[in-house]
Amino acid sequence: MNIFLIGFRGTGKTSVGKILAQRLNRKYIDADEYLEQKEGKTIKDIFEECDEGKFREIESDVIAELCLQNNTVIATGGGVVIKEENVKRMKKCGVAILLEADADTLYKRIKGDITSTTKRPGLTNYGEYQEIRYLLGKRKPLYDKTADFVVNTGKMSIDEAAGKIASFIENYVMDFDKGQDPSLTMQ
Ligand SMILES: Nc1ncnc2c1ncn2[C@@H]1O[C@H](COP(=O)(O)OP(=O)(O)OP(=O)(O)O)[C@@H](O)[C@H]1O
Ligand SMILES: O=C(O)C1=C[C@@H](O)[C@@H](O)[C@H](O)C1
Ligand SMILES: [Mg+2]
Repeated sequence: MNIFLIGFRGTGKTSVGKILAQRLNRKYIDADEYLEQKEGKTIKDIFEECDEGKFREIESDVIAELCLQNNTVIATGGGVVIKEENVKRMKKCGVAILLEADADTLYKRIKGDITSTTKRPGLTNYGEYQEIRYLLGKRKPLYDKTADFVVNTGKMSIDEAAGKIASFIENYVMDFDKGQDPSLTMQ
């Protein structure tokens, strides 16, 4: 069983994923980094040379490849839930953990992260803050529908978020073995 971290840009999938994998003694893969290595280009370059549609095709191929893994913590790209085929694949081979935070927190984190210039090209014609609000609203139903467990990282350290997920996974595996519904929400 894999552990997929899903959620909007800046919710902490990459940062939390690394710590979570260490805690659970599992392998860690970042889908955005895997995609950049596979293509030999940054995400920004792909968006500039092609378009978002091409990026989403490559992203789906990456998810299909990563679903061949087992017992791995996989930090996905923020838009992974847009395609139903990605969701179906992830749910077949793992659990989906949704990381959330409010738009103001996400804006501050994204602005403060030096990797944003190469990894987070603009996705709309809105300004940066408006884009976050708009896409959060549009994607929320998709994130919610996909999630087996939700952690709001807005007022939580990276370590705390990893700890909450680690506890869930330990309990989830037990519940899963007993055939019970694993869905829970923790703020
Ligand atoms: N809980 C947290 N508290 C404070 N800062 C955080 C927290 N989680 C992440 N950050 C910071 O926010 C920035 C973005 O985090 P990260 O790259 O992990 O997000 P992401 O969800 O992987 O984004 P993307 O979808 O674009 O890959 C980083 O600078 C990181 O250090
Ligand atoms: O939210 C999104 O659509 C994206 C998030 C990043 O993780 C990257 O996958 C890319 O910049 C697209
Ligand atoms: Mg990331």
